[in-house]
Amino acid sequence: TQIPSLFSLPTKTLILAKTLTTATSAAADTATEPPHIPLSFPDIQPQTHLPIEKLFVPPEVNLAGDPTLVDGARVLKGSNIVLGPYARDAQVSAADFVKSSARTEECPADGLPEFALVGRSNVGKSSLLNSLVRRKKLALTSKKPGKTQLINHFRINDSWYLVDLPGYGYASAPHELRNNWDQFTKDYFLNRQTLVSVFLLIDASIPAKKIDLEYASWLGQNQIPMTLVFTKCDKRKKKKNGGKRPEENVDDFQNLIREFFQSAPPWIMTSSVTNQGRDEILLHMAQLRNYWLKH
Ligand SMILES: Nc1nc2c(ncn2[C@@H]2O[C@H](COP(=O)(O)OP(=O)(O)OP(=O)(O)O)[C@@H](O)[C@H]2O)c(=O)[nH]1
Ligand SMILES: [Mg+2]
Repeated sequence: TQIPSLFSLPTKTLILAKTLTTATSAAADTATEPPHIPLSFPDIQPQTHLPIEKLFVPPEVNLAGDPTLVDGARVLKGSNIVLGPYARDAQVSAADFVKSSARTEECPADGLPEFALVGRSNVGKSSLLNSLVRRKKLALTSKKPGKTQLINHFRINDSWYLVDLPGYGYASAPHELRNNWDQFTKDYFLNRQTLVSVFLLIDASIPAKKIDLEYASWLGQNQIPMTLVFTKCDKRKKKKNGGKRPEENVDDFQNLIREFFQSAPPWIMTSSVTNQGRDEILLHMAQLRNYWLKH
């Protein structure tokens, strides 16, 4: 089921991939955007600056001796993620809030695969969820940290879940509340059987924070599959934020977490303001999900 080499069949491959990723049904939610917006063809761009050991290679993709790697033709834009044969049905046509749970045992029990959005308070978890499903207010957002307090399940296309979690590292939260956060989300990560991957959100407009490094390290140590999602990539560098561009902060973070991981975790740059990375995340989720369903 390998996607044919882009070298030998450039046009056919592009058409094939486009068919696979384009929705056939109308979008159920038209509150913010008109229906029938297909996923644009994934922006695959040359990433020759990323050596093979820094790429995230999904299962059943063998890059050894693959001529497409020479010009890096199958890496999703703004990421290190190689596009594999399972990247289909990525389009969101329906998104519904299902329930809020205070404990893992209360979460939906229908066995559908899910992805959890986690990260510091205010990093943009709920905003990213809204961007992915093209709704402005499905998940509630706020300028004030601490908006999301429970495990919130959103069902996508009646076949998988996006899970919005409360943020960690909310400085003004009482100590008790912080411990509580740790307990209940860590229990969720360790015991939720249907969790395909955690999406750890990191603010790319500021330098790396210790608490984010600790979190990435904890997930790595517990072998919980993780994707790093860099948020707020639309924000310009500011002196008070260390004066670095989002790309530089992204690079720094990779270097800081290298020792926690045997192989490079997948990472992707996003913005909920410009919707940068939206289609790419959906393709990444699709290939993780479709592989998970088959195994
Ligand atoms: N410039 C910019 N601002 C963003 C982006 N994503 C989120 N924000 C802003 O950051 C603030 C927090 O966003 P939320 O989505 O509520 O953050 P959260 O991670 O869900 O926060 P908690 O629920 O409190 O943990 C809001 O003011 C958003 O408008 C982004 O990509 N770019
Ligand atoms: Mg939130």
